This record gives sequence, C-alpha cells and structure tokens, in this order.
Amino acid sequence: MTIRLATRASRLALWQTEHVAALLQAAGFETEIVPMQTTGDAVQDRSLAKIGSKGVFTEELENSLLRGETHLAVHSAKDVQSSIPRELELLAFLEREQVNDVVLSFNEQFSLDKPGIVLGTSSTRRKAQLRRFYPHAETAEARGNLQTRLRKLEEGQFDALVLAYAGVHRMGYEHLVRHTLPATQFVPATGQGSIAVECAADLDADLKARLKAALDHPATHTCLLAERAFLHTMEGGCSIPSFALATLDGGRLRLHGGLISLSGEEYVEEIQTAEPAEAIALGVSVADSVLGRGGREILASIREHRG
Ligand SMILES: NCc1[nH]cc(CCC(=O)O)c1CC(=O)O
Repeated sequence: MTIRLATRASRLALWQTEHVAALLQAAGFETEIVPMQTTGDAVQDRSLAKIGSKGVFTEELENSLLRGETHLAVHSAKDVQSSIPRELELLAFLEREQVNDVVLSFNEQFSLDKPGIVLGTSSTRRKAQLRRFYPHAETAEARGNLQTRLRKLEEGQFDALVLAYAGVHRMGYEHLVRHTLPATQFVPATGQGSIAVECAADLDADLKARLKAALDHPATHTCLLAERAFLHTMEGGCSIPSFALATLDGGRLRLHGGLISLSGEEYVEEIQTAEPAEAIALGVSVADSVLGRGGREILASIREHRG
C-alpha cells in the first residue's frame, strides 16, 4: 500500500521525510511525499515569537491528516506544539541525532571569545542563553529556512550563526561548524534532533502498529515523552526560552529542564531521574519544580515584556 507523507517543503523537511520514506520502503511500504507550505514558511519578516508559536510549522500538515488526504505527517520534533488535537496522535519518534547547538561561520578563525561579535539566531532560548553565557556577544535576527539563514551569513549580516547540529548535519554544512556549544549550558529545546511522525488517531490499528514498528526508536520516544510533558506543564511553546533534554543512562531516565529570562539574568534549572516507565511524571515533576523555584516569575515577566 502507498503511504502518503505530509511535509513542509523546505530542504531540511524534505530530507527528513525522504529518510522516513526510506525506512517505510525497507519495511515493504510504498510512499508518496506531499509537500505543503506552512504559516511559518510563508511569514519570513517577523520572529516566531511575534506570529505566535502555536503550530506555525505543523498546522497545515495536521489539517491534511484530519481531512484524510495523507496518512502521516513528518515534523522536526522540536516544532510540534506541546498539546496536539485529540483526533491526532504522535505515533513515532525517530532515533535522535546529536542534540547540541553549534556555531557556524565562513571565517575559519572565528572565535566566540572575541568582543563585539554578532551571532545570528531567531530563537528566544538561544538569545537568552547567549546573553547569560556569552554576554559580550550581540545577537541579530536570522529567520528563514537553513538556506536563507546561510545566505544571510554569507552576506555578512552577522559573524556567525547558531543552529541545531541536527539540521546542519542533515544539510551537509558540518564544514562550517567552528564551535559545538555544550549541552549543559545550551540545553536544547524540547525534541531537538528528533523527527516526529504524526497520524490520525483513528487510522487502522494494525496499520498503525506496522508503521510504528518501521519508524519508532523506543529510547528516543521515552526521552521525548519526558521532554514534552515538561513543555506541556511549562505552558510554553517555542517562543518561551525553556529547555529540556532527557537522556537514558544505564536504564535510568534523566531530565535536565529549565527556564531562562530574556535578559539571561534569571535562570532556574532542575535535574531529576526516574524509571523510564515514569517518563511523563518525570517531565511534570521537573517543570513543577522549575515553576515553583522562580519559573513562574520568569514566565510572568516574559508575558509582560511581550505585552
Ligand atoms: N526551529 C526550526 C528548526 N526545527 C528543527 C531544526 C533543526 C533540526 C532539529 O532540531 O531536529 C530547526 C533549525 C534550528 O533550530 O537550527
């Protein structure tokens, strides 16, 4: 049978969807890729924090699932909002790529320690983390897909660009990586580095099980359940500078989550561990602790700042 795959039309999204298609073909399915434009692709002149983070890269794909036009939607897990419509289901998470943020520059001598450097990023989390850990660096807006951002870098709109290694690797830009930011400071956004596959909740149960068996990476799935429960409890989409990284270590699940003020001054982080079967409870617990130890005040000041 032919599985129809909904995807954004960006090069990274198509790479990811071709990867999903290859796994499905190896399991005996035929595939058809159905690219579509999302609000996030269409609106390039405003930061995501301003257009509102709710599903700007996912809504059109989800609508095609709801209309029954496609069987699966392929997303960057990071772009999937923390709660999805009840008619839909996150079926599988593909094995996670290295999670770090990296710094790209055409200048081989580029150094993060140089005063006055300008770093391109459009993420509120990365801006806040840079203010905290590299206060001498300035940031500049860098919206657009990876190719657009690299063009801005080439044009000299900033000295370097901060991106997720996952996308950089998938697009073959590793030769421009000058620095790998430590995941202990630049804790990534929920889901960074993994590909999420979504379907309609009422898709045939047997087909669902076969698709999941072909695509899902159980360890990554467990980590993503914890991170997404954290994000959900945090009540924030990708426009809130929260971060969460779960790892499985010797059979134990560890979650590092937190929240940072836009200035980088206020910082609340928490690390807890649990049995993998308790992934969701772990996410809720880490978020509750962060909210209770000052996170609520940080969220309130961010809301006030936005007006
Ligand atoms: N928000 C955009 C986005 N969504 C997923 C990735 C990279 C791939 C990934 O993290 O899986 C990116 C670009 C970036 O953050 O540099």
